[in-house]
Amino acid sequence: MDANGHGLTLEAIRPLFPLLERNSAGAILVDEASRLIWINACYCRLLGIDDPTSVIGRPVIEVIPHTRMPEVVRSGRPILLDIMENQGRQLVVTRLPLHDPTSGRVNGAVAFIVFDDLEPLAPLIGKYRRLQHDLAVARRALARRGSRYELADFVGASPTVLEVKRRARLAAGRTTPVLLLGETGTGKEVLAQAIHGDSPRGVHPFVAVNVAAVPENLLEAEFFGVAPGAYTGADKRTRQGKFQLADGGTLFLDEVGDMPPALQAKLLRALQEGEVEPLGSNEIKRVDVRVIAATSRDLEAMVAEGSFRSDLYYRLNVLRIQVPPLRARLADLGILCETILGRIAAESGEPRAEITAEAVAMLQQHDWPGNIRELRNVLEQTLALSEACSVIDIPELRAALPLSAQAPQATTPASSLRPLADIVADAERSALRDALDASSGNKSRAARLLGIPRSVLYDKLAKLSVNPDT
Ligand SMILES: Nc1ncnc2c1ncn2[C@@H]1O[C@H](COP(=O)(O)OP(=O)(O)OP(=O)(O)O)[C@@H](O)[C@H]1O
Repeated sequence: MDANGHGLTLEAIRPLFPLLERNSAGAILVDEASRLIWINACYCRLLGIDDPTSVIGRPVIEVIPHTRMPEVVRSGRPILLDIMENQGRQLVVTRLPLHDPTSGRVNGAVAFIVFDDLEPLAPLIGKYRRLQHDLAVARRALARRGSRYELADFVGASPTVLEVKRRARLAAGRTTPVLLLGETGTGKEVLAQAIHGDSPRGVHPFVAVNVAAVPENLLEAEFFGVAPGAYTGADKRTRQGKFQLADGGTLFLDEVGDMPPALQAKLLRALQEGEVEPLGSNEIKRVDVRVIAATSRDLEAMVAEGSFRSDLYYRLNVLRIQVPPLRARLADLGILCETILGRIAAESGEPRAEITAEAVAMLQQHDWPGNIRELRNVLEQTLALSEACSVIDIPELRAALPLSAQAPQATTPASSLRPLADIVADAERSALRDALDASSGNKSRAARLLGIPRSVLYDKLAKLSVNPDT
C-alpha cells in the first residue's frame, strides 16, 4: 500500500526483489499490457529458458500458458492462492496487482511461486482424485437409472439371438436410429436399454414412451412439452417433453406403429431438424436425441395402406433388428427359465427354485404367443400356486400352464379338421374368457395373466368379439 492508499506499488515491493531472486522458486513482473518485464533465474530454469532477455517484453501468456496474470491486470483483483499446472507440475502461486502511486491505476502485477513441491500434499491430492472418480461413477449410475438392462441380459444362444446381439452391438457403436421389430414380450425394450447403455450416450438419460399407452390427445404434450399457461388449466411452470428429457441420450419409442398421423409429421420434423416446439410456445428448442423405435405391427404393410408415413418409416428404419418370437428359438427355453427363476428369487428375496429337464420339455410344446413375458408369468404363477416349491416339475407346471402346452393332444379325426385360423381364434377366445373369469373381469389383470399388454387385450377382445362382461 502506498502513502495515498492506492494499493501495492512497484516501488513498495522493489526491496523484496533480491529476496525473491534468491529464494522464490519463481517470480515475475508484468506491465499494464501483461507483458513480462522481469523474471527471476529460478523461474527461467523451471520454464527451460536459457536467456531471460529473450522473453522480456513478450506477452506473459506466450511464456507461461496457464498464467492468470492478464486477468489480475484487467480486474485489479489479487489471486492470493492458486494451483497452476506447468509441464505436468502443480505450482502453488500468488498474484498481486500493482498500482500507479499517483493515479491508483493498475499498471502491472507481480506473481511468485509459493510452493513448487506438492509431494507432501500427495495423499490429499490422491483423495481428491478418488472422490472425483467416485463422483463420475455416481453420475454415470444416475444417468443410467432409466436403463436397467445390459446386452448380457438378453439371454439366449440360438443363431437368431446371436444375430440380434451382433446387430445390437453394431447399433451401440453408431448414432443412427434403430428399429426393433418383434412380437410383444420378445425383449425389444431390453435390447433398447442395452444398446443405449453400451453406446457413448450411456451416461445420459434413457427415456421410454409407450405410444399405445398414452391417450392420443396427450401425446403431443408428452413428446414435446408444454409452455407455461399454454392452455386453460395448464401448469404455470414449463413441462418438459420426453424429447427434452432425453437430450444427449436416447428416446425409446415403443409401439411407434400406434402413433396418430398428425403426430407422425411432428415426430419426423423433430428427427430431421433436431428441434422441438413445446405446446403453446413459439420458441424452438434444439435437442440432441437418438431414437430407438419398436413395434409389434407390420410397419411396411401400414406404409402400403397409408396409415404410417413412408418418410418417417425410412427415417426410423436405418438399422433394423428383427427380434425372434420365443417359439422360433425354443432351444433357449432352458437357459431362459434359469435366468428368469434367478431374477424372481433376487426380486422376491425367496430361495431360488430349480426346474427339471422334463418340465422344460413340457414348456417347449407351448406356442408362447406372449413370448418371454408370458414365460415369466407362467413361472411366477407356478411358484405362487405351489407352496414352498424348490423344484419345478411337470405337476407344478400343470396348474399354471395353458392347456395347449400340457401334452400332445390326441390326434384330431380328419372329419373335424377346420381352417387353422378358426382353431387359433377359438383357442384365443377361450383363453381370453378364462383370463377374464380368473381376474373377475379386471382387464389389466387379465392382460397380465395372459402375458400381453392391455392394448393387445383390447384389440383381441374386439377382433374376436369377446364380450368381457359376459
Ligand atoms: N432375451 C431375454 N432374456 C431374458 N429376459 C428377457 C429377454 N427378453 C425379454 N425378457 C424379459 O421379458 C419381459 C418382456 O420384455 P420387454 O418388455 O423387453 O419386451 P417387449 O418386446 O418390449 O414387449 P412389448 O412390445 O409388449 O413392450 C421383461 O421382463 C424382460 O426382462
